[in-house]
Amino acid sequence: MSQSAPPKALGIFGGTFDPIHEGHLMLARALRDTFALPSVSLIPTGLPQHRNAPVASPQQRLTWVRHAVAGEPGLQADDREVRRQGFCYTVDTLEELQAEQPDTLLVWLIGGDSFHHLQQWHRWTDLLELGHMVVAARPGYDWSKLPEELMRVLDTRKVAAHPDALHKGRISLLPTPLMPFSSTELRDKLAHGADVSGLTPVAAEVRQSGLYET
Ligand SMILES: Nc1ncnc2c1ncn2[C@@H]1O[C@H](COP(=O)(O)OP(=O)(O)OP(=O)(O)O)[C@@H](O)[C@H]1O
Ligand SMILES: O=C(O)c1ccc[n+]([C@@H]2O[C@H](COP(=O)([O-])O)[C@@H](O)[C@H]2O)c1
Repeated sequence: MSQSAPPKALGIFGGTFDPIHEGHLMLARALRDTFALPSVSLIPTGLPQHRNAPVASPQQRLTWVRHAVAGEPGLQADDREVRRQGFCYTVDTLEELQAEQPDTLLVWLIGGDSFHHLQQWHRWTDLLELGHMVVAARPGYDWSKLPEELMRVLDTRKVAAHPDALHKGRISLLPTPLMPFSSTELRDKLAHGADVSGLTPVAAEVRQSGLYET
């Protein structure tokens, strides 16, 4: 972390984390290091409106995230969405965080596949104004398929992935190698009794839970 950061900036990485995998951790570290962020909060979603109910409970997914980031400098788990009643929307989370920390710039990360569907997100245009958005490329995701409006959003808001470029309303692409990990693949492997060590930092706990066995 050699670059200097603006006085106050907080990294945010929301996900279902059903379960958390090595790709999530690599992304969180890359967000921290690329933008010289003192801390990055991983926020497991409670009840997602946009997808089927996760297999593991919110509390279980939070526990795994906590264990996965233990000992990782600057990475922490945030339980606010797990505690929330009703559906979890990112716009609510960012507004809540901004109200708690008015002087902090929120630097929030999503994968390219999530970005592709941004127009379906709750109050998505407001969301763009709430912080600096960072988008990570993902294996299998083809940028040329991005909806036209989102292409325009990217064109008009895109800045370098650098601490000095951090600014509300801007977007950067995270300069990381493609990371071939997904929770879907993990769940499939666990269902078939395959070895998942190396794919998730909490392999033993996840296997012991028996939650993904069929
Ligand atoms: N390997 C990856 N590369 C880039 N982005 C990723 C990767 N894995 C997850 N993400 C992003 O991280 C966020 C949280 O992802 P999530 O917890 O849903 O994991 P997932 O692997 O996509 O899970 P699932 O397979 O169950 O959909 C999303 O914005 C997603 O796009
Ligand atoms: O706010 C929304 O409408 C919204 C719609 C889709 C996804 N999200 C958030 O995006 C993050 C990644 O979602 P997922 O399904 O890929 O784990 C997670 O924090 C979700 O709560 C948020």
